[in-house]
Amino acid sequence: MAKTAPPVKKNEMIELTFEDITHEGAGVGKVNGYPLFVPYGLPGEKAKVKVINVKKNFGFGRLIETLHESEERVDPPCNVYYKCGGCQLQHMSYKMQLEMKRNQVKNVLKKIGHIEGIPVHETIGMEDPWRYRNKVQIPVGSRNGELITGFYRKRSHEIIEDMERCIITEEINDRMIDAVREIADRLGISAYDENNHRGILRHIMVRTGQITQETMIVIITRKEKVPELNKLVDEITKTYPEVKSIVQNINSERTNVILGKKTKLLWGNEYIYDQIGDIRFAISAKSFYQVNPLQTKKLYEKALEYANLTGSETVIDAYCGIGTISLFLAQKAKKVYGVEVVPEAISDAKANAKLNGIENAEFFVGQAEKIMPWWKAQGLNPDVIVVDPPRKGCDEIFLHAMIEMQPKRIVYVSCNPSTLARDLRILEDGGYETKEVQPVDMFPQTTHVETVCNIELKGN
Ligand SMILES: C[S@@+](CC[C@H](N)C(=O)[O-])C[C@H]1O[C@@H](n2cnc3c(N)ncnc32)[C@H](O)[C@@H]1O
Repeated sequence: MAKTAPPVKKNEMIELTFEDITHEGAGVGKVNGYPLFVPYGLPGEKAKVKVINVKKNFGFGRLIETLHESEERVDPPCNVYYKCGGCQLQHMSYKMQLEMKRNQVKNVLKKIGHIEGIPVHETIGMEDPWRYRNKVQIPVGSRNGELITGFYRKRSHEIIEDMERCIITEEINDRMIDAVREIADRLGISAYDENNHRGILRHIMVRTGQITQETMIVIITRKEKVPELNKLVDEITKTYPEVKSIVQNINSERTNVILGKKTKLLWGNEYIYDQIGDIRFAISAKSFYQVNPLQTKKLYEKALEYANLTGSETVIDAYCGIGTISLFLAQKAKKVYGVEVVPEAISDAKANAKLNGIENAEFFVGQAEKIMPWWKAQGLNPDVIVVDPPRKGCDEIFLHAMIEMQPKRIVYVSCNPSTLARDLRILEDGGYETKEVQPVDMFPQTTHVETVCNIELKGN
């Protein structure tokens, strides 16, 4: 059979109409059935496109000029949007972002999970989808002898020189990054240079409790001894009363990983506090904590609604992290068992249970796929299991252990619709039925989508 060559050539200029959009937010247009993926193209738009990469069955293009604009196109409010890789959807109305996320969930459930005809609700969005991130970690560099801070340019390690602020992060975090940089610059503290592994200041991290407005500053340095560090701390604390904690983290490795192993308290408290619903959390420099607490509350309330607890249930919270969902569930259940692979997270979970006077939650360190069969052998019979795995989804052994335990209900919280759909197929084949699916927008302006699913044992 004769092979047909792609209908476009590299560097060719074409006119293209976008019919669809990918999960990464690129426009999809076809030339004689051959799909081209073009970042920043929106469905319904016609554009002048330069073909930049031609593969056998699909290609990539660059948007040169929009000839007919979609009504959903908006001016990105961030001045470095097209340089920075952090956000991907600022050129799209928020309404369209929410629709796109819902469609993505629907499509993968159908394509990968062969699940359709069930309610996939409208994505729960934010009233104000800006300034939601409670944490920012910014690289430090130098230009013309001065310290600079900013995110890296897309696919590079070059700091974007004209980045003044990040409008998806809390305003106070922006102000603190500027303050630390200016003071450090005045005191002559040098920036880390990753090419020759010299210099001192690698990153500045700022975390703020959204409810408490307590701020923690983490100064990440190549070595422990830093000249003028005391003066830096002095100036910050005298000028900014919202700062409750200043921590130094030492990272002497040649690595892209931001935080090193050693952390030292320089001033104030080791923890800042924040609150989701009625639960308080103590957050240290290295603790995992959801970056958008407002939306996290909505997500957990939905998970709690799907768990449908009356107070008499035994619940397992698998992949529990610092116990955020477990502590929410514990308020309405008889007993909650949490399992998580990172020992420090489990220490935080136990401390947070204590902080909130919660006595009916117990936490275990280990791989969920190993602890579940052990729990089963011990005679643990949960009424409800809640899972919130990482992007790769649940381990198959874990899914089968869950099926064997026969809980009445499973609540699946997922940050990756593709692995969610794969896992739902296994649960459905094992006698469960997906009843409804709720996408929640935890990360506006980006392509990430979070989903919570209500799953019931068939015939229950
Ligand atoms: C998406 S996070 C959920 C955290 C938590 N539920 C929350 O909302 O903050 C997934 C968690 O799964 C943990 N994890 C990854 N693999 C695991 C495994 N095999 N067994 C148990 N926990 C695991 C990670 O360390 C991480 O804390």
